[in-house]
Amino acid sequence: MTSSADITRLQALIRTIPDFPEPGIQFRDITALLADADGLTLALDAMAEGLAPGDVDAVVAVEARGFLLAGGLAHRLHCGVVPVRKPGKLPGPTLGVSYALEYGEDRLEMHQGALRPGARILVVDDLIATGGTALATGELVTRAGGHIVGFRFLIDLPELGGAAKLAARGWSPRALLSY
Ligand SMILES: O=P(O)(O)OC[C@H]1O[C@H](OP(=O)(O)OP(=O)(O)O)[C@H](O)[C@@H]1O
Ligand SMILES: Nc1ncnc2[nH]cnc12
Repeated sequence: MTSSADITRLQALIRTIPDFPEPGIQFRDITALLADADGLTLALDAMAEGLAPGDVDAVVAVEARGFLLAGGLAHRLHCGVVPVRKPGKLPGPTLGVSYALEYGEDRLEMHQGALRPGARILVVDDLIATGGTALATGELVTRAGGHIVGFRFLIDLPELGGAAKLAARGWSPRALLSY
């Protein structure tokens, strides 16, 4: 069970960089947490909490920072990882969805046939802000025939409303830290 001391340790490993990548954005940088063996283990254990091997058929991970957490989570849950990538990166035929970011616009793609019909999917990313990325990923998973078990994030920026949008779709988001 994650304690408030654990949360404080994780918070201490996250830097806030003002005005990156654009003026007005408070960028939550997780690189020091990723580089810290105990911090990374703590974060992954906490993100996997409430799930056990056998509960999930695949972790769907969002490029790029989601990839850094997905392997560790999938290892804990004894399942594989399916990547959701920026346009033009996947070599086979893809499904694609366009979406808005806190800064800018992007598109996400997943390989056609990457999910077995009815597969139980955990979606993983480092952070949810406006929810555009997560909603687009949920849409991809649904179009690919998957069933979303939940969304796990390290960080939620609740003022930007993304987690509320996921909850409104019935997609139960969970994050370790809020800013
Ligand atoms: O909730 P949203 O407003 O959609 O924002 C959250 C997304 O933004 C960041 O990714 P980014 O697109 O910056 O890409 P990166 O992981 O490649 O740095 C973050 O890792 C999430 O994927
Ligand atoms: N404020 C933020 N910090 C880090 N990553 C982000 N992705 C979207 N908004 C972000």
